[in-house]
Amino acid sequence: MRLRCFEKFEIEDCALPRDLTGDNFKTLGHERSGTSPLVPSDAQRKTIYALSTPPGKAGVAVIRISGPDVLDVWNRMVKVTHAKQSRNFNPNPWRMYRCNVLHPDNKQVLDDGLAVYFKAPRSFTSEDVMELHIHSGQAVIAAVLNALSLLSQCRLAEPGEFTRRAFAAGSLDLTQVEGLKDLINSETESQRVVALSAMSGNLRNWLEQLRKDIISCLSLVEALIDFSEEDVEEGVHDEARTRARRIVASIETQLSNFHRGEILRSGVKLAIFGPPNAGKSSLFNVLAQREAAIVTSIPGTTRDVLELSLDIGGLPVIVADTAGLRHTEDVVEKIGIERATEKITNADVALCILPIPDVYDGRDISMPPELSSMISRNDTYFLFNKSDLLQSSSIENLEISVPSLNASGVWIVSLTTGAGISKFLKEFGHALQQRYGLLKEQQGGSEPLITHARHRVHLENARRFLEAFIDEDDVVLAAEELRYAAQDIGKITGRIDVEDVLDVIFRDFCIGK
Ligand SMILES: Nc1nc2c(ncn2[C@@H]2O[C@H](COP(=O)(O)OP(=O)(O)OP(=O)(O)O)[C@@H](O)[C@H]2O)c(=O)[nH]1
Ligand SMILES: [Mg+2]
Repeated sequence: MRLRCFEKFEIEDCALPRDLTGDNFKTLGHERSGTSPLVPSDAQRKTIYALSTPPGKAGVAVIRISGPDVLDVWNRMVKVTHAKQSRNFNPNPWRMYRCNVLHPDNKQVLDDGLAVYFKAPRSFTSEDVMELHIHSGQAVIAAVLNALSLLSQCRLAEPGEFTRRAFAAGSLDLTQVEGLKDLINSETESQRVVALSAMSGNLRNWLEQLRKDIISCLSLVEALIDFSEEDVEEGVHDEARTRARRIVASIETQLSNFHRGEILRSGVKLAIFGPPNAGKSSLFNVLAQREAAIVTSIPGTTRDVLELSLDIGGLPVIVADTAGLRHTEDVVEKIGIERATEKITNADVALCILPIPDVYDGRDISMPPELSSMISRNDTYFLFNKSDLLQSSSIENLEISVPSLNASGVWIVSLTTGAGISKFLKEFGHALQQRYGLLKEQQGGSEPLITHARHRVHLENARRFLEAFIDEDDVVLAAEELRYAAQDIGKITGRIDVEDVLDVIFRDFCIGK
């Protein structure tokens, strides 16, 4: 009961309650060294600390400390080498100091390292921040973290709390927070490039402009509401509608770019398909660089869909191996083919593997009928396999016939001998890079990219409200639609009403970020 009461109590604002002073508090068993016998609650300890690098043996570990008591922490734990230790050393901000890191109470040297002070608001969190660069060894890290825990004004940071403070201070918006999280989690070149673009504020700037444009439309309509029609210039409502149409067009361009940002971030879904025995699983294994799928000479070997994530040309690609498509009465194979069909239909890109001896008679290519409905001109690439079973003169003829397929890309390979594989991998990677504009992004493309489903949902809502505004003749109702549209844009950046999504976004951060 006492403890609960204490948690609510703010040291700065109130006088001490009598029963919480000195000895009384010790009876609660929360003894702690430091200047005060009181143990502040977590809410009172505004200065947070955490290890910001992965724990383990390495050259350097960085411990980050942020909050109003950073200079206090500095003076109790940092002894700058070659500087006269005065009681209050004032570090120059943004400058690295060689130092001894000390135990705050007994002044024992815990490590020899570096310290830097970032003065508010020019720091990651916009608060005073300091970093201790110490040796990354388990005992060193433990000693310094333990020392920090003894300081009554400090507490261990929650996961993502440094970033959350940066967001609360307004130095990052939600799209930048998501970009930062994606950057830390990025595994491929495309993920890095897209995350960096979001983090640098490309999407935020575009959304802010969109919101300003909606508000300027709203101000026109408000003028119509506030003043009578006669006092406002003619055609104001039409002007607002014209501007709203321009905003809708801009949102539509962004929404219709084949989910480019989302795909660059989360992966291209690639389905390998074709008739049985074409070499689909053999290709899957080549891509996986291991025996991930069973390969036999029996047609219909693969039944279920197999998937793996790969880096192809810097893009994250989720590759699916599927059952061969053919007419069958076998119940199990039929289910496999249904699953394959679903996978191919939902894929971003499909790679059709054709066994040359079965589909090419030396003059014409004949496509198995089961495949025709799965082939789309834009999304399908072709791989003719088993070139080793063909005379070289026939291969040349096949190369001549290939353009008749009118496909996005066609290659001739032998998965058994390896002929043509490296050319295929290089060119296919390049084709995907071009398709999803990775090359443009790498060259510093500043086009905003929506990278999360959350962005798409709010943009679609905003578009709907704007369209409703355009169709609405009653100015009071029309203004309301514009307000909703602006609100949805604000929800993407976190300007308004997003408490419910904050926890979801910050939850996946590690401690120390
Ligand atoms: N000669 C030759 N045989 C190949 C080549 N690629 C694959 N094969 C053989 O073709 C047979 C079928 O290969 P898979 O990779 O299992 O074919 P699949 O398309 O996955 O077949 P299903 O799972 O039955 O649909 C195996 O015996 C492979 O060794 C090639 O380039 N040349
Ligand atoms: Mg197979």
